Amino acid sequence: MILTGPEITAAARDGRLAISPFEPGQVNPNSYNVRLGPTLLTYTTAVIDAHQPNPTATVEIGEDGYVLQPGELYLGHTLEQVGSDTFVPLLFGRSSVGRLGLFVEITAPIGDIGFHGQWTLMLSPIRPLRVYAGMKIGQIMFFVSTGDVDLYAGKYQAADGPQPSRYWRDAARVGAVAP
Ligand SMILES: Nc1ccn([C@H]2C[C@H](O)[C@@H](COP(=O)(O)OP(=O)(O)OP(=O)(O)O)O2)c(=O)n1
Repeated sequence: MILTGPEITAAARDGRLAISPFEPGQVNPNSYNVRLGPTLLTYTTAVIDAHQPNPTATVEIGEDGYVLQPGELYLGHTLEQVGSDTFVPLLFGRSSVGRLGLFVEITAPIGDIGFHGQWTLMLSPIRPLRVYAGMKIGQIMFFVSTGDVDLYAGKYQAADGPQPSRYWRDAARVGAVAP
C-alpha cells in the first residue's frame, strides 16, 4: 500500500514520517516532491574505483543555476531530510524533470526503514541542462511495510549533503573477495 497525499501529511504531523522542512504545497496525490540542494559533487579521477574511496570536487549551484553536462555523474542532494521508522520510502525523478532529459537517481531509488537524512541524487543529463538549487526535482513515495522491522543503521545514515559511494567499506569487510 502506498500513502496518499493526505496520509503523508498526517504521518508527517504525527511523527510516523519525518520530512524537514515540510511544505504542504509539495504534497502530491501519492508522493512528496523533494527539492535540489545547492551542493554537487563530481568524481575527479579518470577511473572510479569501486574498492577505494574516490576523490571528489564540490560545486555550489549559484543564483543563475549550473549547467550539467552529458557523460558526467553529479552527486546532488535533497534539501529535505526525509525518513521514517514505519514506512518504506522510494525516490524517483519527477516526470517534468525526466522530460528535460535528466536522470535523477540512476538505479538507486530504494530507502530503508530507519534511514533519516538528506538523500543523494545521482544526476546525469541527456543534453546540457541548467538546473537550479531549490527546484522540485524528485518525489518520494512511502509504502506500508509488513513484518518485523530492523531499522537501518548503514553507512549513509544521517547523510548531510551529497554522499559519494562508500562501497569500499563493503569491499574492506570481506578482504580480497569482491562482494
Ligand atoms: N538515491 C538514494 C537512495 C538511497 N539513499 C539512502 C536511503 C537508504 O536507506 C540508504 C542506503 O541505500 P541502499 O541500501 O540502497 O545502499 P547500500 O546497500 O549501498 O548501503 P547500505 O549497505 O548502507 O544499505 O541511502 C539515498 O540517500 N539516496
